[in-house]
Amino acid sequence: TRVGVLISGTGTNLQALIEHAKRPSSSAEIVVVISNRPGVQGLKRASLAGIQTRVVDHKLYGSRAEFDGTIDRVLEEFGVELVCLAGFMRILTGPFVKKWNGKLLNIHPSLLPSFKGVNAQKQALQAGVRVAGCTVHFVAEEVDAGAIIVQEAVPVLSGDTEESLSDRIREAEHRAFPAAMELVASGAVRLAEDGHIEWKLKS
Ligand SMILES: Nc1nc2ccc(CNc3ccc(C(=O)NCCCC(=O)O)cc3)cc2c(=O)[nH]1
Ligand SMILES: N[C@@H]1O[C@H](COP(=O)(O)O)[C@@H](O)[C@H]1O
Repeated sequence: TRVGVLISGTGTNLQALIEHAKRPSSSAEIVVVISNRPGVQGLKRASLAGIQTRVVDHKLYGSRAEFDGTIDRVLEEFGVELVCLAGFMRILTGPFVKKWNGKLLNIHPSLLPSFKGVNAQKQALQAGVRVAGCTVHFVAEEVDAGAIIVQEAVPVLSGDTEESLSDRIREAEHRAFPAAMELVASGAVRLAEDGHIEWKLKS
């Protein structure tokens, strides 16, 4: 399965996806990395891995529709079949999400549906939860509300700061995202018509 990865920054999740896709047993082949910001470390990671990169700078577009349309054209140019949002920080428009429905994955640093939106780790600390984690979900128009594919829990430890908790969650992300990408790329999991997750159970 030809995979496109959208990033906005560091790209540690991208790095985890790259390393997973390198395995001969993987069904995923990352064919392009698109960033909405120039010069970010994620672009260097892609180039080092021999993956083509494109920058689609949202500041250069008059509307979200035009920005998303350009992203879509790049994905089509590379024959992408599955899109992973890896630290991608722009909200995508309805038409784009509809077109890629069931082919668009996102990683969020909380156990959804708890703590949607930005600074999820901080929300968890402020809520005093003892278990936190990350979620990989299909992207729906409503932000952070799509069908859940994989989750991984991590403990919240006494003395945790937003940084120490984020680091622990990020290690879980680097396992959960490749696992979810593989499940969808291999056809083991798909998004059913009614919006629920469908597993192709081993016969
Ligand atoms: N329609 C749809 N699109 C998304 C785009 C990115 C992400 C990644 N997680 C994100 C979750 C939240 C945000 C956010 O609120 N950023 C501040 C506003 C930035 C902007 O103005 O664009 C960004 C990405 C998830 C979604 C999603 O669940 N649904
Ligand atoms: N989606 C969120 O974006 C952050 C940055 O990820 P990365 O750029 O290091 O992959 C991660 O915390 C992830 O949960």
